[in-house]
Amino acid sequence: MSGNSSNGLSLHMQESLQVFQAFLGDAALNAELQAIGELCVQTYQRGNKILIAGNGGSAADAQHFAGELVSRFYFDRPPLSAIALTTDSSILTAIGNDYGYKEVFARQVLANGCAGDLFIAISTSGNSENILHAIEACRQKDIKVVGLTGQSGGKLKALSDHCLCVPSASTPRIQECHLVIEHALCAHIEQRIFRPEPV
Ligand SMILES: O=C(CO)[C@@H](O)[C@H](O)[C@H](O)[C@H](O)COP(=O)(O)O
Ligand SMILES: [Zn+2]
Repeated sequence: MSGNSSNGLSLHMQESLQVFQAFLGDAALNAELQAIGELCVQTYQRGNKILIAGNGGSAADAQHFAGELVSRFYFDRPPLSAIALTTDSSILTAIGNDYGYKEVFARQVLANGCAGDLFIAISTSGNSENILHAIEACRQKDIKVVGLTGQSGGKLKALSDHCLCVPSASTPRIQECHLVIEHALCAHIEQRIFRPEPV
């Protein structure tokens, strides 16, 4: 087995590590992550829920994130309300077939979103049409929007209330950082709501 750490396979890990280091070195990004963590906590403290959507690998992220909120992350505790808008094939195919793919998330926001909920929009380009349409639906329903995207931010950056632009232009590298952000948010939410520091 080769000990060469610059082969093609480990290059992916080196690139990923560089993205994480660039993120950690950016004070504004870290402050924004903190603000988003608190926004999630406040959403649950008000009795609201979190809606999450993305395409491709980011659809998997949306489901992963919602699963850990509804079920558990580090410890047993009451469930937290979260819906991934990527999971119901009947809903997705009905809306896609009858209204077009760009409406698949927006219509679910209109159907299931309530004022005070939080929408987490995951798009590495920031330009996926169905995500941008979902944000328009959020505005109609008084739902705040958190964007998870890449370094350009695309159109998502300007349309979000809070946005984390991972400092990379590579879709898989951005997604890898998104997953760590999602885990960090799960851990923060769980801790702050169910095991707050004694005063
Ligand atoms: O997972 C990957 C690549 O790592 C792909 O499936 C990727 O998610 C898809 O190409 C998406 O359609 C990209 O959409 P977006 O992130 O630009 O909104
Ligand atoms: Zn996980």
